[in-house]
Formats: sequence, structure tokens, C-alpha cells
Amino acid sequence: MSTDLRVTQWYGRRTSTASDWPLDTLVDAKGTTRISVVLPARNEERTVGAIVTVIRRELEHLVDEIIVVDSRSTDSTAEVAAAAGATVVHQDAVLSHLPVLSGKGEALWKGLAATTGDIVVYADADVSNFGSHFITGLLGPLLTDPEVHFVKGAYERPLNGRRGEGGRATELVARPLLNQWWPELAGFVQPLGGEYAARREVLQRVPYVTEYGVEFGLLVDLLDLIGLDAMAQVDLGSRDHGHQNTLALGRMAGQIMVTAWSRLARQGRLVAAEPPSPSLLQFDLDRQAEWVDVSVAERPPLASLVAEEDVV
Ligand SMILES: O=c1ccn([C@@H]2O[C@H](COP(=O)(O)OP(=O)(O)O[C@H]3O[C@H](CO)[C@@H](O)[C@H](O)[C@H]3O)[C@@H](O)[C@H]2O)c(=O)[nH]1
Ligand SMILES: O=C(O)[C@H](O)COP(=O)(O)O
Repeated sequence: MSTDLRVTQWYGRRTSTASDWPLDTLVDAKGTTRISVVLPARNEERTVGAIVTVIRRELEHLVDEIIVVDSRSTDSTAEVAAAAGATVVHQDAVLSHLPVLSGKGEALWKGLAATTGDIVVYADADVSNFGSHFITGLLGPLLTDPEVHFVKGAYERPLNGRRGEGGRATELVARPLLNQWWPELAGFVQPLGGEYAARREVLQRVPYVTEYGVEFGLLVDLLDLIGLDAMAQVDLGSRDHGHQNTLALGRMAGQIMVTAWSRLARQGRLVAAEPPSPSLLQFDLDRQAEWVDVSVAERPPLASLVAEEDVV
């Protein structure tokens, strides 16, 4: 079967919408399954409280724990999240015997280490139109189909109110790379999106790339580990969130490209004399030049660490 046909068939079979998964059906399906929600947050005092509150108020019979990973915030993210009822862990305090790494991927890996659930849901803490359907949608396929191990959110992404213009790093970097090298993943509408859920057992068996390489790395590595048919996506509607400027997205793009290179090299599909340079020279409005580092590091599969008593 051609990859195009396989992707088309997968899309039809494994794509649903949040409204397909009503809360009462999920509460029945949950049984004894424990569910953790992890919100990575760096300076998200304006939005994190409302997100935690929605989950606590509307999903109290579905979600067992809400962990906010404070990713070196300098604002009152931790206090706001705790006041709203989340358990707050500080990124560098989890598995603190390990050398610290940085960025969103590190926050997610530490978040996984801090959870106890059988299913872990990740959601960004900067979403300003968050609703409980973000969580129920992602949980639907996992709670009702034992063959599904990973679910990714899909949505429309306005850019400052303009429909269809968001997701610049997605459209300019991630989607072309995925289509060129991992075309089986082409059916994911939002491959970089921060809302996804998976069975703990699976998340513990993949490495986590640090910084903004994490989502790209997880998709590619999960495809390898569980195969496309164990992956699903759910349409969550529209998602409004904070936007980074073009230079910041350039750094994100660099991290994603370095991540893609690492997977191509690991999969034996690229023979290069040397790795890509991690240095990126950027220019501001006054032509001031600055070298920035777009390298990423990697945490090993959590299952490879055995000292569970050291967690948190
Ligand atoms: O060092 C960091 C950086 C970010 N975050 C949090 O991660 C979430 C997403 O970060 P953000 O800077 O808003 O990312 P975006 O610019 O929106 O990037 C998109 O693309 C990224 C790369 O795939 C994904 O990680 C994001 O989830 C996705 O929204 C937010 O809650 C942040 O507070 C951290 O916890 N630590
Ligand atoms: O996921 C992305 O592509 C980046 O987060 C950029 O998104 P934005 O263009 O909507 O800010």
C-alpha cells in the first residue's frame, strides 16, 4: 500500500472530534485507570490558574492529579497554580540528583517523573481559550480503545485573531520535514501542538528531547515504537495562545531541525561527516548580531531510571 493511501486511511480511522467523547461516557470507561494532567509553565501567571480551575471544577471525576511544572518562572506562576489547586513541582527539583537541562522538553520529562497516572495528558499553560474538552477529547480514544496508545490534539490556530495564520514553525519547518522524511506522520494536523496524551508505559519508553525539539522527537520516536495505528488525533476546535516573535521562532525552528537530524542519523538514514552546527547568528532591528545556541539535549527513557524513590 502506498504511504499516501496509508495516511489517508489512518486519518479516516484514527481522527475524531472532542464532541465524540462526552464526559459521562469517559467517566464510565475510566474504571480504575488513574489520569494525570501535566502543565509545563514558564511565566504563565495570566493563564495557568484558569486552566487548573477548569480541570478541577469540570473534571473532578475524571482527572486524578494536576501537576504544574514550574519551568524556572520569574513571575507568580507557581503561586497562582497552587492557589487554583494544582500540585506544583519545580523543574529542577524533580530527580534533582541529575544534572539540570532546560526548556520545555525538560519540563515535560520531569513532569512525567512527578506523575503517578496510568495515562498522562500534556497541555500548554498559555492557552487562553482552554476548555475541558481539550482534556476529554484527548482521553476519549485512550479510554475506549486499548489499541490506541497516543493521542494528539488537532486545532485551528489563529494568529492574533487571523484564522489560518498561526503555527508558523509548524508550516515552515516541521510539516515539510515530516512529509519529506517521515511521511507516515503527514496526517497529524498539529505535529508541534502541546496538547497530547499517552499511556504512561509508552511515554516511559521514549527519550525526551529538551527545549522545543520535544514534540517533534516524540512523534518520530513513538512512530518507531508503537506504529502509526496506535496513534490517533482529536480535533479540539480552535486554540488561542501566546505567540513568540519571529526571532524566537527561528530558534525553535533550529532546535526542531537539529532534532530531525538526530533522528535521521540514529535511524541510519543520513550519513554526514559532521553534525549540524548548533550556532545561529540572528540580527535584530538595528542589525545588531547575536550568536544563539539552538542545540538540544536528550533525556533517556524514564523507564531506564530505576530510583523511583528519588522522584520529586
Ligand atoms: O522553557 C520552557 C518553555 C516553555 N514552557 C511552556 O511550554 C508551553 C508551550 O511553550 P510556548 O513557548 O508557548 O510554545 P509555542 O511557541 O506555542 O510553541 C509550539 O511549538 C512548540 C514546539 O513543538 C511546542 O512545544 C508548543 O507546545 C507549541 O505550542 C507553555 O506552557 C510554556 O510556559 C516551559 O515550561 N518551559
Ligand atoms: O507551533 C508553531 O508553529 C509555533 O508555536 C508558532 O505558532 P504561531 O505562529 O501560532 O505563533
